[in-house]
Amino acid sequence: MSFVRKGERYFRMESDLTLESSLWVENKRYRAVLTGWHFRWTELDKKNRDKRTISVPVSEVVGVEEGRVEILPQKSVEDTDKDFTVFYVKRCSNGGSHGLLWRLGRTQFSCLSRVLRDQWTKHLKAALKTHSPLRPKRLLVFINPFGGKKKGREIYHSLVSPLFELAGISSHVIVTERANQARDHLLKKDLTGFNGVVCVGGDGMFSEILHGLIGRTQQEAGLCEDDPTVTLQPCPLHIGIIPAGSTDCVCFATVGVIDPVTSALHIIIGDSQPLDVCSVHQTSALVRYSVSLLGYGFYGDVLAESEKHRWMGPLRYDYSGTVVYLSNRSYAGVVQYLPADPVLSSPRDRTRCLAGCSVCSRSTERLFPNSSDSGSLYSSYHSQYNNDSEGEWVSVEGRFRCVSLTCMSSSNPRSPLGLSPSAHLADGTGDLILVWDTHPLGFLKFLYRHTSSQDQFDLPFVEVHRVKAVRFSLPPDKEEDSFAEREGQSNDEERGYTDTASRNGSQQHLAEKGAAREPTKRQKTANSFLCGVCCSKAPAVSVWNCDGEILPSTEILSRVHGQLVRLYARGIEDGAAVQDYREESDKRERSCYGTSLN
Ligand SMILES: CCCCCCCCCCCCC/C=C/[C@@H](O)[C@H](CO)NC(=O)CCCCCCCCCCCCCCC
Ligand SMILES: Nc1ncnc2c1ncn2[C@@H]1O[C@H](COP(=O)(O)OP(=O)(O)OP(=O)(O)O)[C@@H](O)[C@H]1O
Ligand SMILES: [Ca+2]
Repeated sequence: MSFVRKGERYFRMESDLTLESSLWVENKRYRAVLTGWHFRWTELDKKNRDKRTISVPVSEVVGVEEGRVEILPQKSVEDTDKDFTVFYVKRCSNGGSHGLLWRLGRTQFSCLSRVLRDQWTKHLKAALKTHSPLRPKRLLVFINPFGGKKKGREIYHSLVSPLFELAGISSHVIVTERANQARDHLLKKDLTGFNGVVCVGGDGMFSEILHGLIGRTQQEAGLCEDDPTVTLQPCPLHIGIIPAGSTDCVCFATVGVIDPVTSALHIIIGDSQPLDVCSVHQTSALVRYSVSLLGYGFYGDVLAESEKHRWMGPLRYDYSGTVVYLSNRSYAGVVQYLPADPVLSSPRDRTRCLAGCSVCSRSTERLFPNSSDSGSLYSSYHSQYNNDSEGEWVSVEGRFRCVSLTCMSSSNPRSPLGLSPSAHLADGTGDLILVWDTHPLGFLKFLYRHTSSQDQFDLPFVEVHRVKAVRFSLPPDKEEDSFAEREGQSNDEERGYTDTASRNGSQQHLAEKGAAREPTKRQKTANSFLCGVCCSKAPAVSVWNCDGEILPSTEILSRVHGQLVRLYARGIEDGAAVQDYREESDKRERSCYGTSLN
């Protein structure tokens, strides 16, 4: 069907979602086209040979309003009957660092007639409904007023809430008054009508939401979370994170930047990123869930120390990290792990899990094979453990600086590539990092490499394994206090290797790992200096840091549950690949909406 009005031709094609006409932006004429998936407008100025097109995927349109509308600093509407305003996601450079900042782009269009204006707004709104099935309509929002720099409330009300309103999202906001309030609410209260849960806070707040939603889902499915062999039911509600904490590791590792406006826009457009989760058990009881760091030794000690200095805010980790580093501890332990299929990927393959990751997509098919829409949360969930042959457990024993398990890269501002740079968000595996006892400067080198792109695994006292499950126990013959003997250790002891007995036969690469680590004279001097600094007796047993919480148990079993939850995110965007398609619009419209509160 086509219409002609005042020399202006516009038409509707077969689909109700397709429309084309001239439109004006700031007195310049454009040819605008809405096709199935994109809204594009191209300048029609004959003098301008370089006809640039701005193209916005319909899925990234935030809202369409009649009239000339602004929303920041305050909403204002000039109700003209031939104009409409489109708000959409606009990418901004992030000063060269990885991940892209998203801002609210806005273009005000003028039409020749009110009829045409109404056609455009109707079609754009219909296209939005069709192409963004996961856009939330109603959200439950928890704000931790005390997280990070204590700006949670301010961040939500000034940066996030106006965007939700623009996108037509209604939210029920709860400012928490105590720890675990959000978790308890999710476990017990009526959640009917909500599409997702948003936390405004840090990793601790995210963890509350994670526990509440996983627990609630298993309760409703009649599954026992305590049983480590049970295949847990994926959570039906999405989780959104508005970063306002101290580390914000989960946000950084799934979005690529710590920025409330970027995260709010991912929530609004209904992005969906599945995430692996580790369950942690002691004997036959669930202790906690973890996504970013299950760490014994150094990271456990840093957390325990940092709890004494909460008043320092985010700085407490650097302070405690230094104190713990200087205390120069290592711990005896037996680590057993169930390797993942090495054909699928490896923690040292130097790939990165980015938006649209093919390793994660293939894992979706593997984890949910009977689902027509691989990844559907509801249809026949395949047992990840019971139907597979589990494989052989591998066992190692010795002294460790730290033992860490992470389901994802755990990149964060302090460590932009993270604890395991090639780990995947949703591949159903975790990376186990074993740092054997070594001299203090070696360990410092390991830590320092987290701050750059140098490979922290390319050190003789470090191993990394892609795993499906991990067990940790204390050695039967553990000495009560080994700290005093450190100065007199032999080279083997210094590396942490004892006469390891592999429980299931498969011995680790002691020969490779043990090679070429004779400490130099300089290192020996440094050791003496550092051991002089730390003069108190160190405990023989460390604690587990589970995503920033200290676990009450030392001997644990942890299993990875592939894609157990979904976040309103899409993984880290590869700046180079994404920037080009919006480059033209960036050149044209330099203004960005939204600022961060730092
Ligand atoms: C020499 C520079 C070394 C820099 C080393 C950077 C390594 C950073 C690795 C961070 C990994 C974070 C993983 C995420 C964990 C979250 O689920 C959890 C909850 O928010 N955060 C923490 O437990 C918080 C854990 C925070 C750990 C901070 C460790 C800081 C170490 C500083 C060591 C200084 C040595 C100085 C020697 C003179
Ligand atoms: N109203 C409250 N009062 C006290 N504690 C709270 C409240 N609301 C939430 N909490 C708890 O505060 C802890 C820390 O919160 P959050 O994660 O938001 O900030 P953070 O510790 O600064 O950041 P990060 O976890 O990223 O290091 C969480 O474990 C959460 O359970
Ligand atoms: Ca993973």
